[in-house]
Amino acid sequence: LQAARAGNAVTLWARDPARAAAMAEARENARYLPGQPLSAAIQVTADAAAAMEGALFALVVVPVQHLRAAVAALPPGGCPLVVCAKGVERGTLCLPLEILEQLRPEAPAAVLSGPNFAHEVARGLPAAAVVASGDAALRSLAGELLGTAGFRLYGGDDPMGVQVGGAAKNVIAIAAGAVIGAGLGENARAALVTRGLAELSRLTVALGGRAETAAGLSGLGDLLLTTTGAGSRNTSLGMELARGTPLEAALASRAGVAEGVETAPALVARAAAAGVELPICAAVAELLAGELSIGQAMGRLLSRPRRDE
Ligand SMILES: NC(=O)C1=CN([C@@H]2O[C@H](COP(=O)(O)OP(=O)(O)OC[C@H]3O[C@@H](n4cnc5c(N)ncnc54)[C@H](O)[C@@H]3O)[C@@H](O)[C@H]2O)C=CC1
Ligand SMILES: O=C(CO)COP(=O)(O)O
Repeated sequence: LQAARAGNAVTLWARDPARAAAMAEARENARYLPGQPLSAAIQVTADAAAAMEGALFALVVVPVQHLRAAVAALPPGGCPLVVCAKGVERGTLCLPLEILEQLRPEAPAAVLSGPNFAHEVARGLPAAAVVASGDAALRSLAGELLGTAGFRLYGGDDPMGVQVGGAAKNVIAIAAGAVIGAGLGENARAALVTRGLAELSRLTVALGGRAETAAGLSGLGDLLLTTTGAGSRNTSLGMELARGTPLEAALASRAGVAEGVETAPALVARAAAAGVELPICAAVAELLAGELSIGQAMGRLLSRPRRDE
């Protein structure tokens, strides 16, 4: 919707032909963005090759655990990819651009991220994001074609920092939701989010990103939105868990993905491989695995040895 608003002819690819036909007919993505009409500039197809034909780039917006399959289904060659997914792939511990690099090493790629609830961007409410790539031409093209006055798109040359921010904030959001859901108060949430940001920054630097990126839109910005916004799926999942809903039931009752669930253990493992400890994210991973209660997690975080901030 934003790409069309910015004046582009857009083709939306959906892998399921029946859903693609239904969206083309109803001019609406009734399952994920109900009530938001698709503008006339948007065509819908289930044919990936047709969608990519002549495209300047493609936005890849599927959950990280399905990113490999989705990219593998694209025709070979083709246009540059701009990935919007936020997380770490389980098993391989890959970040999104690392998956793309494995599957399409020849294609330029970028990551687009920031504090952007989809339903607000769809409505054209003001927002800002960053598009980061080692390929200066691609990030400038993406900025030019997707940015509008109401969607302020910054360029960035630290795609690693941007990806770590997007992955870590979802895990920290589950913790923040759990703190609120358990009635531990807003002081506790602020402390947890701040220490979560310290984890996000440490991992960013350890993986070759920059600390300033962690303090930017894709790090602190998205952490702020996700941990305080009532609309966050990760935060609301944390709240449900704290109120006693079992993980399976909480996941079954929602339509969209909560990336932090699969990302938590993968992020912690990726950090451990880089020699970085992430106590909050590790507690979330154990909570999700049923190995720790919220009370135990808080007890453990609060009893860590005292040290300088
Ligand atoms: N929804 C939001 O507000 C935002 C989401 N994101 C990120 O974008 C990514 C996707 O999120 P959502 O769209 O919200 O998830 P969602 O769970 O609401 O929708 C996922 C979409 O991916 C499709 N999909 C799943 N597997 C696929 C495959 N193998 N091939 C093709 N399509 C496939 C599904 O059919 C569905 O349309 C996540 O990493 C999320 O963190 C980023 C910013 C904002
Ligand atoms: O990434 C997002 C906002 O920037 C969406 O957050 P949730 O997936 O937690 O809803």
